[in-house]
Amino acid sequence: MEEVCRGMQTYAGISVVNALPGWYGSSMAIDLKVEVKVSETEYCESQDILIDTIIQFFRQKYNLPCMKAEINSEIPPKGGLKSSSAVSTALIAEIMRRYKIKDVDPPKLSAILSLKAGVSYTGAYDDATSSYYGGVTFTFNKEFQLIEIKEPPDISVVLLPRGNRQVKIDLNHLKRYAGLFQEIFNVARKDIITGMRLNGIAMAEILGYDTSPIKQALKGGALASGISGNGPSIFAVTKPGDEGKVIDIFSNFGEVLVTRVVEPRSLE
Ligand SMILES: Nc1ncnc2c1ncn2[C@@H]1O[C@H](COP(=O)(O)OP(=O)(O)O)[C@@H](O)[C@H]1O
Ligand SMILES: O=C(O)C1=C[C@@H](OP(=O)(O)O)[C@@H](O)[C@H](O)C1
Repeated sequence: MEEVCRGMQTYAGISVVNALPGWYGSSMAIDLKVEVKVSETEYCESQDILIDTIIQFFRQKYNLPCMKAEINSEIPPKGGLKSSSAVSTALIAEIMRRYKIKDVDPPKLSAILSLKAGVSYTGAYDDATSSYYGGVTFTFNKEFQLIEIKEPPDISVVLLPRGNRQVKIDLNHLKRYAGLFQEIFNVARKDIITGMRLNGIAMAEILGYDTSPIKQALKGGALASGISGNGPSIFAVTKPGDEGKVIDIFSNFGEVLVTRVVEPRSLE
């Protein structure tokens, strides 16, 4: 039988705690995937700023040829569902696999190169670790420190997936809330759902998004609901089997997607 060669796969995520205000972040992997394959090319064509930055790093450090990345992504870009971290960790891991490179930490390099490419504010190490390892990760992005990876709660995830963020992110304004979000981070380490509920509502209000889908989902029985990342995607989580009411509510606002959380993977 012909062997199917799958590229490296990583995951989307929803925010437990946004790291922009206080550097401490937490993200929960969900079952929307990115798969990246890499092939050698004769000429180095420019693709996307993030892809180019990653390929350039490996070419310079390991003296590799020109490469082209084929990206299959189920995640809307620029939507708060961690597309950039999923793409960058998958591409880094795929290049490492192809060229048998061992001395790189994919989420950490993703954070460093996302900053260099200008697609991230803190490096999004929280998102990179959940994309790559699965589970619920807790990080201190300022020092690329992985504090903890937790098992996700037994929940279903209902999404209003939206891409192409239009709101302007004012980092200095967000930093005024550092103390609040560091406190939410402490809550989330003990109780993930309460943390994501507080973060999701607070981020929606601070960034000026319409909070009606969130409020209605919470009234309709969602355990938590809010803006993921910097938006505009909106999530709600429910007990498995309780999704129906929230799906009906979210359907009034756009196309709805239901997905699962992802367990941490063992990387031997
Ligand atoms: N399918 C894709 N193909 C190539 N690059 C992608 C893809 N999806 C996301 N990206 C990269 O990620 C960036 C979006 O990052 P960001 O605005 O942080 O979005 P998100 O909130 O989804 O992580 C894009 O500008 C692009 O560099
Ligand atoms: O750029 C960054 O450093 C981050 C962006 C946000 O995610 P999105 O890019 O998914 O909005 C945020 O939730 C994350 O904690 C850190």
